[in-house]
Amino acid sequence: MDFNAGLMPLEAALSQMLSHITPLAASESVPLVQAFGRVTATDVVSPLDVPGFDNSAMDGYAVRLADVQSGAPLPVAGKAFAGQPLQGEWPAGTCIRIMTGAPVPMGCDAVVMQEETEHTDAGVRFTAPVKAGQNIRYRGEDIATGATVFPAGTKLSVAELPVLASLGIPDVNVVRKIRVALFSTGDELQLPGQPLGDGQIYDTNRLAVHLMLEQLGCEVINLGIVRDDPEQLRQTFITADSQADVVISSGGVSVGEADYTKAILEELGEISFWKLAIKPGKPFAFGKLKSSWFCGLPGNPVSAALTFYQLVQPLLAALSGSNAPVFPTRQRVRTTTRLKKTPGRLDFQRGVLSVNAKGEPEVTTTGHQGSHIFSSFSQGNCFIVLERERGNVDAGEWVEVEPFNHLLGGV
Ligand SMILES: Nc1nc2c(c(=O)[nH]1)N[C@H]1C(S)=C(S)[C@@H](COP(=O)(O)OP(=O)(O)OC[C@H]3O[C@@H](n4cnc5c(N)ncnc54)[C@H](O)[C@@H]3O)O[C@H]1N2
Ligand code: MOO
Ligand SMILES: [Mg+2]
Repeated sequence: MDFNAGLMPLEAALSQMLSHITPLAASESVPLVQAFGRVTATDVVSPLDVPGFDNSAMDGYAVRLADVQSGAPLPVAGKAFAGQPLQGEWPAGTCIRIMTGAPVPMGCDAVVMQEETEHTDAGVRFTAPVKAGQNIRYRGEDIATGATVFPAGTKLSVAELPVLASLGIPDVNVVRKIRVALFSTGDELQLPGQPLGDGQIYDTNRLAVHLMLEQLGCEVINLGIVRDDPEQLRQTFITADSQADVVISSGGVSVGEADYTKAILEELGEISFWKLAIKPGKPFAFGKLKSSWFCGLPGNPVSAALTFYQLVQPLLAALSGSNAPVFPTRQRVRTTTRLKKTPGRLDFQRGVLSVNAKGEPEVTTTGHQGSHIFSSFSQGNCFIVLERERGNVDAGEWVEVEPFNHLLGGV
């Protein structure tokens, strides 16, 4: 019997999920320093030209081309500093001592860097040919007044926020933070710091998901550990639904006798899809509660983190309205080691991507790929993505790899 026959491919699950999602409508204006990682809710339009005035790119001398072309040394008629423009007249047949960032004086055609000049009794002599416009940074050449600097949907990082500062913009309108309620389920779960009872294990998933949510700039409502008790689970889902835009649970989503998550989700809401053709992470439930979206992550820690990463992360990006790519570009490299693979599901194995002595990229497995081996994330730096129908892979074969993004410590 083929247990994998009815499983939904990842791409189909993702597109079904994203087809439901529209970005959160609410936005707020926040100071730039608090806008890191947030997404613009509206286009940002420039109130200024940048640069705001023609200015010098070098320490040197501002000249008129006609004066330089005579070849005669030019006396210095004045000085211009950044923040202190030239005062007074600039007579024909003279030059102006100018510093980097100073406004160029009216009529200036070029700035000559001081290394290309000599001082003579008659004034400054120019030792290299002078071209029109050299070393002048022109008003508006970076950004013009009224231009769209960043469209709505731009994720704001160190690449964007200083641009807004350079435009004198103190606050930016961003999509409000996504509220995500989170809990783990399982009678076996214990908090780190507490002694373990018979058959108990420590709760790994809640911290993994909490940290990834924080990195994504979400407001996290951490509801703790919920026992494998249908009534407690029902109440927790109802509370979570009333507080959050997205509800994330881990565990109890498979077919065991203490796996109540799916049944309760069906009772309180509507499941859009359940079993996926990916490994790990087959039992993953997505759907709608009364007012929030829910994602039921599988209990196995690698499966929980992987499904969060591959499915919930794009969902949250779509809700935030972000138009930034979520995952680094995949690349094809050779595997140095044999990879065990059963046909039927798309595998996300963990590997170490490196460059060999010949300068070629290659990947090596992190070893045991069980869905309980969470340390494979810290040992690896990429997913080795193996096609659904592929079987075992021999050393030397080509495989596709996807470097971890920042959520898993990637660069
Ligand atoms: N008969 C079948 N059994 C299972 C199937 C299946 O298709 N048929 N799928 C397997 C796969 S694949 C996965 S993944 C798991 C998913 O199980 P659940 O989502 O129901 O999760 P649990 O049963 O509650 O736990 C599974 C496993 O993970 C440990 N766990 C749970 N929560 C945490 C946590 N917060 N931190 C650390 N570890 C956790 C739990 O102790 C179990 O060992 O089902 C398979 N079974
Ligand atoms: O999908 Mo399960 O997540 O293989 O362990
Ligand atoms: Mg189970």
